[in-house]
Amino acid sequence: MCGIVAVLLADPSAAVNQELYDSLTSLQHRGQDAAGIVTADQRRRLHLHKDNGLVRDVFKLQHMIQLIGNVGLGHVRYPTAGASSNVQEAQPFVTNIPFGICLCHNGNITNSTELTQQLSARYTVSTDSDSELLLSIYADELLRQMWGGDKEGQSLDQSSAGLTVDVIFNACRGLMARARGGYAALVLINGYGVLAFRDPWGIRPLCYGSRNAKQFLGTSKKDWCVASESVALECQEFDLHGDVLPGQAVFISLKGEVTTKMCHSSPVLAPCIFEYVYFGRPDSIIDGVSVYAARKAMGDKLAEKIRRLYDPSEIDVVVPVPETSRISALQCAIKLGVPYEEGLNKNRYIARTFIMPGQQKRKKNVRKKLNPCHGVFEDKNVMLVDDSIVRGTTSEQIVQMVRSAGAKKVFFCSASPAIRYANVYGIDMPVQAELIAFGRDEKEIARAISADWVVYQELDDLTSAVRECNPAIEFFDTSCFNGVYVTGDVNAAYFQALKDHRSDSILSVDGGKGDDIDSLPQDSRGISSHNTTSPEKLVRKIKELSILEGDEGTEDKDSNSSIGVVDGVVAAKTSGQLGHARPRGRVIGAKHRAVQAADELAAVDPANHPNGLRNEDMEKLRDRFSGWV
Ligand SMILES: O=P(O)(O)OC[C@H]1O[C@H](OP(=O)(O)OP(=O)(O)O)[C@H](O)[C@@H]1O
Ligand SMILES: NC(=O)CC[C@H](N)C(=O)O
Repeated sequence: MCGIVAVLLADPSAAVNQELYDSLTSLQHRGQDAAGIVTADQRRRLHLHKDNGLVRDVFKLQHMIQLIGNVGLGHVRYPTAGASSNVQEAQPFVTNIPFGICLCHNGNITNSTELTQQLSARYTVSTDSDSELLLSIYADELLRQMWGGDKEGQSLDQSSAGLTVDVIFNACRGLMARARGGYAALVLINGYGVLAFRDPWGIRPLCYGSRNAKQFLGTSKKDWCVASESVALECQEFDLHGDVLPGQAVFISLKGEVTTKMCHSSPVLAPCIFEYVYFGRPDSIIDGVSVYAARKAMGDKLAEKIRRLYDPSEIDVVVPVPETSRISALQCAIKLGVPYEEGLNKNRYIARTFIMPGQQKRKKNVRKKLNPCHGVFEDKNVMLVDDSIVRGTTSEQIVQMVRSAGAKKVFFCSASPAIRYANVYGIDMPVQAELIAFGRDEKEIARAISADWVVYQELDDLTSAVRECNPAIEFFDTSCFNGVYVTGDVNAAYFQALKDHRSDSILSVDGGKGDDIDSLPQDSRGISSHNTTSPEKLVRKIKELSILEGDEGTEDKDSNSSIGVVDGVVAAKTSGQLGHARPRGRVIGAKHRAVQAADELAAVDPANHPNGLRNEDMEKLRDRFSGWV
């Protein structure tokens, strides 16, 4: 789930960079892998900075001062296509022709293969990102409209070469006819304004609002903001006007004129219900639903189900699995009349684990993130409440942890139903078999996570909990719970392709050992994402070398031993990260280069460092590769 934001300031001399940065920090919970900002200045120059990492790591003073202009877009990424390590796939994407168009996107396109084929005949497709495709389609549609399409309508600019508001919307209509899946997107058309649109099912959220422009108080001039969640608006003191409707596009010109248009003939609102379960911040309002209120209602319904199945007097204490489950867990405890205790302490410096790339990394970080407060569990029957159980990474470890802390019995409840199906609309759960509830009933799941019993929310209860907060929502995307895909276009071949390209085993060719470097918080790695060498930058460089030199490589029959040389350092990691980003020949070519590079680093033998690399090793790495970054 990515976070997207656009800000347009009425004062042409005002700088938008800090507003975008601040908005992105309030959307950080939606994506931790990469961040980017693009701005446009009065000379129609575009300024872009994007990199892997959290917002605070990606943007340093030297980058911020380059981001000139009063209008811009921002993005935080949680990849569902391409590679988490590939900085080329960080967003926004930019194309110079026509006008200079920048795009950022939250969601996932389900007909990427077909679109890539269509586009690559006439355009360059440089990455595996579906968002790049979306940008190319929009540019393509705009060109079609201007060359051959309807030129009627309000002119935006005397010298605008046929660009009218109608052309902008017609291009969006064309895009919606071609792109399938879930998408909320922001497009900056340089010199003209920002277009915001949402797929015809409104699967991914998008809202907008305005505030009186500080420099023009007493006039009607307004600053505008469009973002994934209302919290990004509120923190910048924008008033929420509402959500972009499914299939609708909203165009805000640089003069602050707002035009909305429906770009699809049969839109139906079916927002992703997992936004309310996990992704959204509780202080956000999404499609008229307070995420906080929805989570409280989930707690009520969960308590009712527990009461139907078990005697609450057998539960001594209810403990949430922080962070997201807290609201539901507290309400559930109140409803059951059982004491609530914050028995698991969350290390606030460890980010969200579910949206981290790679199962090994997620696993390691759960233990670092949560630790029991012992007195809470000793000799107690404990009921743990989480918002969801996805791969079971968290629940499995937490049950053990709580038992070690002295619990007599451990019951585990989920405020959402069992997740048994893949998600294809922007949540990275591509493969059913990786889900702990796939092919298991409650008893088997309890056994798998070593709990005494497990209770899941009923799907009808979940939808009612959210609908109670906004009865106008008739439908939801509930695909990960019931396998019903609202866009109707996903089939067995699509799932097979996802499995082939995005399963954990494919994404972690290094078996997770190389994740040691990544799983450390940035600061303690002895490297930062700027100025010094990072594994990500090495990956990039090695990739570049292998591609520039056209080295397709040869099949490495002895790949295990080759990887073994560098296991846990850079090369295995490199080949792992390249594994899904490039065709196999290139991967192998890159792997050879990586192995060569690592051979030169013989001094850095991971076998001597079972607990990870030391600073001196990192220095060797840095010295060796200093010319590369
Ligand atoms: O079954 P799993 O695969 O472990 O996934 C589910 C867990 O992941 C999430 O936690 P996360 O740390 O991402 O976020 P949070 O701190 O906001 O709860 C979620 O809240 C569950 O605890
Ligand atoms: N989770 C998302 O919204 C991902 C956006 C896009 N599909 C990417 O992988 O970058």
